[in-house]
Amino acid sequence: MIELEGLTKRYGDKVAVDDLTFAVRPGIVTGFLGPNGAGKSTTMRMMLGLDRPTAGDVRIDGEHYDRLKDPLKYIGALLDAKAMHGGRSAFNHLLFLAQSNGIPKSRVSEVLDTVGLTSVAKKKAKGFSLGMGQRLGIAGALLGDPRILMFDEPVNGLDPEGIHWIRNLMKSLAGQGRTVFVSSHLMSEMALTADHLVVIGQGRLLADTSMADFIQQNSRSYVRIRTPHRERLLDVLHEAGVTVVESGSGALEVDGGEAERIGELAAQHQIVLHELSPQQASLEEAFMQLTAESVEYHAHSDGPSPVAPATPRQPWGDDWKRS
Ligand SMILES: Nc1ncnc2c1ncn2[C@@H]1O[C@H](COP(=O)(O)OP(=O)(O)OP(=O)(O)O)[C@@H](O)[C@H]1O
Repeated sequence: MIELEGLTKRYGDKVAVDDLTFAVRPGIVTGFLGPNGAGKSTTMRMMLGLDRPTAGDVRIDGEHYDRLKDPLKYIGALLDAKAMHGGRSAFNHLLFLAQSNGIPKSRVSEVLDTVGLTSVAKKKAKGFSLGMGQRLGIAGALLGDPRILMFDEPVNGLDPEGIHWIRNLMKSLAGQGRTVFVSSHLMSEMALTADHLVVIGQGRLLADTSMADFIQQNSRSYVRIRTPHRERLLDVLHEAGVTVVESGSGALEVDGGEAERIGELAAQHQIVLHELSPQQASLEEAFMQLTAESVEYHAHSDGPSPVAPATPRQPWGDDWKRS
């Protein structure tokens, strides 16, 4: 268990982490999300005693990190895959970590095997690809067989097989009852991996909730309809008090989960439907929705926006009148 209580970090006038209070629980994968500059890395660094909080507290299984004896046996972390001595072989890098944390030498070969680096164990880390470096960093995190694992952007540089591997690794570590805390920018990947989400924006806590609740609370669920009898269907739905909006692609959309009712209304009036499908926005859309206010670094593009509808939505509700 990792517990944060009012954790705050200021750099001069800049509040990088602002009064964060949450707990990362064992037995599940907790995803840590936030836009660029939200304060994720600073938070993780404070969890590991690498940065000192301006205020507040963070405890690892009830203790401050710097009071843990042989900390790698309590918490293993991958923060920066490049933070290693490039002149050392993978084996010697891990051996150094093991010896300085009271971990038996036999664990080195075990974790190299777990991450699939046995065949390059004697090669110098500076010749490693980004993906191999990530695997070596993960081996270092696993070395002390800790109850808590923390990964900052672990799938960076991994190929699809590697991404699949780390997803399964994190799930199996959580399945063994360990605490797994992972940050990622890849929302689709997070949606497949995490059970619980902690979302921050501009250093502040925006959400601390299950994945399912997060998507449900922050995204729109609606029914998409396509019909060759558009005007008739609009009349019928309007009569029934159903509010319809037009999507950019020519389909109609009705907020909420009214698919059965719409289908029955269409059937009663013998209106052919080509599509009647309940839709739920993805984690990515839910995340964009929640963090829209707190994005610090915006890209500016002259080209068309890939998320904005091609034409503005037109509402048809109680006040809608056909021309
Ligand atoms: N040593 C530092 N001195 C001054 N400002 C810092 C320092 N470290 C971080 N910051 C600032 O604190 C804020 C949070 O940074 P942090 O790296 O924790 O964000 P992040 O969520 O990890 O971002 P990213 O997703 O881009 O890695 C940023 O505005 C950053 O510029």
